[in-house]
Amino acid sequence: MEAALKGYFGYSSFRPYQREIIQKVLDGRDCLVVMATGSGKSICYQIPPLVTKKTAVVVSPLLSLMQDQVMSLKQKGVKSEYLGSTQTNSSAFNEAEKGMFDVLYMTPEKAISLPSRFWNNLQAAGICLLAVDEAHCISEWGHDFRMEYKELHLLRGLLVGVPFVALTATATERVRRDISTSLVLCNPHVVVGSFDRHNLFYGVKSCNRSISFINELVKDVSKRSAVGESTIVYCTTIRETEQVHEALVTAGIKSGIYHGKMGSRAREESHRSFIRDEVRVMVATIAFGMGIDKPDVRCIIHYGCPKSLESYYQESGRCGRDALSSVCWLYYQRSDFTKADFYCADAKNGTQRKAIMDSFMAAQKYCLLATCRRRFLLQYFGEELNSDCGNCDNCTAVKNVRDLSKETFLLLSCIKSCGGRWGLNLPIDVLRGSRAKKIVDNNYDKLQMHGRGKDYSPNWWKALGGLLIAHDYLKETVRDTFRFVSVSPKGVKFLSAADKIDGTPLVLQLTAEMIDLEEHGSSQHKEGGGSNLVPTLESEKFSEDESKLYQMLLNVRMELAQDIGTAPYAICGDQTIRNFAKMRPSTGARLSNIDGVNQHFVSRFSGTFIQNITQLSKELNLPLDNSPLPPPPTINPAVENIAGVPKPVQNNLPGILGDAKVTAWELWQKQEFSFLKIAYFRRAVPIKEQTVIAYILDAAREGCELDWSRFCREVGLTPEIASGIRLAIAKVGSRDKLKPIKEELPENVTYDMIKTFLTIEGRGLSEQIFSNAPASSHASEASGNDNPADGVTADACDANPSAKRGQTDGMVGSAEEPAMKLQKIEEHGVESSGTTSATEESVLELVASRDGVLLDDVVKHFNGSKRESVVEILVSLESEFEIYKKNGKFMIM
Ligand SMILES: Nc1ncnc2c1ncn2[C@@H]1O[C@H](COP(=O)(O)OP(=O)(O)OP(=O)(O)O)[C@@H](O)[C@H]1O
Repeated sequence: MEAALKGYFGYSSFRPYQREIIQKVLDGRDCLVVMATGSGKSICYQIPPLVTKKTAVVVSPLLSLMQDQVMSLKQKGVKSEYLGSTQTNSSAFNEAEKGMFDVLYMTPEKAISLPSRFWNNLQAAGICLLAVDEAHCISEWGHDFRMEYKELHLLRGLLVGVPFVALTATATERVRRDISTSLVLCNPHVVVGSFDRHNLFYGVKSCNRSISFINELVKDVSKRSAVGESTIVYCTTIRETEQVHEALVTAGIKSGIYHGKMGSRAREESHRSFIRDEVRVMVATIAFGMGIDKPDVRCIIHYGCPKSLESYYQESGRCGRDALSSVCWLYYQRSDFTKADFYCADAKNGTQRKAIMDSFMAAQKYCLLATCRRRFLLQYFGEELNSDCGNCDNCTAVKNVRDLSKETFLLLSCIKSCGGRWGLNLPIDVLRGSRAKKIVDNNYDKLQMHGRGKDYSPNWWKALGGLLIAHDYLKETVRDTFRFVSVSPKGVKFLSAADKIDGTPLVLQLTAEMIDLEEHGSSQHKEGGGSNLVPTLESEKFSEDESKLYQMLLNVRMELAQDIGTAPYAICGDQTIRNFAKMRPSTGARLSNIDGVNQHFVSRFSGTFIQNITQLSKELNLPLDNSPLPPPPTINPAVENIAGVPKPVQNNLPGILGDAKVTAWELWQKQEFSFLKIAYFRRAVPIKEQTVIAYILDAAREGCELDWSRFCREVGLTPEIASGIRLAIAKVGSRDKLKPIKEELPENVTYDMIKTFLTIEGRGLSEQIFSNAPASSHASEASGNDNPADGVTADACDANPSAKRGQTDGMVGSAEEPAMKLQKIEEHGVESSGTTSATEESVLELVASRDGVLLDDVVKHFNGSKRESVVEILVSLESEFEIYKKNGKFMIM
């Protein structure tokens, strides 16, 4: 499991619950997973197929969501596809039923309409699970009910023995029960994680949605987009969406727009440009909702009170899914609270109407709070925080507390005197001295407190009303869509105490709105995002230059993404780029150690990043290989050498050969890299292995020393093939053109072999290298060393080009083996009279046999090898993703 997590996703440890859920799925158990947005639910169904090599089928409600996930998975080397109406790949269906994908997405409509033949075929090929993502869509009590979800249980009959995994980010007890019943989950393993998104800052601003306010919003948003941060502005109506969008565009901010009245193509285009960072701002109605899988949205602004606290939690949760610090602002005005009728219009019955009203009122309460917003949100979902969060506007605001006993007394007694039969408006009008017909008719103008509240505006009183509801001095009840405010038992107690002892203080924190209204100016809403818990560039102590490097590397990622037509986040997350900027790795091995770097990334992008990190760090005068994160096992010169661009042995060589050829030769000869590894070294787009071979042969022709025996072995050039090439050249009568020579030879003789042969001949080494006499063979031409142990026999130079360095294949000490081969094996080999030497294979074998092994133990085990050699082998195995390091121990991939 850990191997798949690091290899495909680049992470070295699981988040809470992930491991446990994956294990249950592997054990064949149904699961119900209720975890917060961005907590990492997807991994729970994406890892099992990689472990079992069977397909995971994922039912997901939206095509756009599936397309994003497939795009991201492909960038990680996970074979994935989706089946749906917009699928243009005609072979997707056939490949899917043959089990050719690790993860196969489909809409619920597709899932229930596929023929049973499809499911039978796929099951024969292998299905490891069926996941139902956004499972709350099953429940009429959920906020995104989808009829087709209700029919998914039909698949149970077709997929006997396949574990079902239902996942959702929001589910009350009732919705959970619905999911379980509807999907006929069998004794499910239920996980309910915390709903706390500690990296999100929550804040609320009250506003008058005038032009000047739009200007303020534009200012806020432009600051974010200028530093490359993505923002979503959610509006409650299409008209407002258009207004805000227009204001942003007029201000020169590239922004997208998304709402239900746009055509599907325009919406898709808008969505696409947002996830690819072509626009940094999306102004949208909530139609732009569940389908957003972009992990690096940094700010969500709700322009208007949302229809429910559940939907607010979901929508605001669309930011900071990569766990980096992000902010959620909610702007409301009082007229938003009159929209209850509008939201209730779709209610089919009284119960539904009540459910809608309850959630809408919870959202209002959230707007009006003067206490910790996170605490309130979590309480709503049944979770208690031990203390205030310190990361919302109310927690970070300069405390504005005051004794409000007099005002409270007035409002409570007025409400009581009016009989608790009204909302807040009428008692407030009484306090402000209104003689409206309703007031006079009811004799409220005769009340003692009539006209005694003129010092404050109606909105101030309403804000106080909201505050007193939040503190339980007032109680708000809803009948149909009408709201009534009455004095609660706690309020009654307060009134009677205030009657007896004049001046009982009631110290409360004023809401931002109350302060605004008193000051008649805009409040200084302090945005946190600076919670101690969540890393920000500042808290991670990024210097100015490191921040610059971070921005530059974001641009590198952006360019790469544009080149290959994907979203930047699909290449790697912002946190990974932060780690690059902070640690500035100079080698593939160091880079592959960084969290978020997966195998696919290393093979495709590490070259580009190392090159840019090296160059940009130099420009910014930042040292490479800073190591606040775990450094590679040991720093030794042998390993360090791999890092820098190797220096050629002869100073004039680069001029003659060019840097690429010198580098290829150095890596092959000095660092013993394979052709393949050189092909990928520091390159976003690898060169061909043939090119690498040609480069090295060019270097040899210019006089660079070469281990010819190893070269022949890796190219596959045996003495027999060499004799064949010699004959072919004689037959053709020329060595100038390769094609006629090739045509004279069997198909398995490659151009690389012919070129190698010609170079060897050209250097006059043919006799030495292709002689069949093992004892006299040697290949290290430049060393001039006659010791056969330094060379290799013609036999050893077998035709297997993939033969690995130091491969022992169990022939140690075989009597028939030539003495020098035995000696070679002992040098790299496994055992000799009580000592054990390290080779790639023997180290791999050791790591595989243990459940994690420490460097010191590996070194101790291989007592026949120097510590540096062991470290070098480990680093090499790590960078090739054969092993990885966790908690200081090496583990097998
Ligand atoms: N073990 C892990 N270590 C580090 N990052 C992780 C880990 N697991 C997941 N992530 C990252 O967390 C982010 C959110 O994960 P994911 O998309 O799975 O969340 P989710 O719970 O499915 O959210 P949603 O409810 O929005 O679909 C992704 O960027 C993912 O790569």
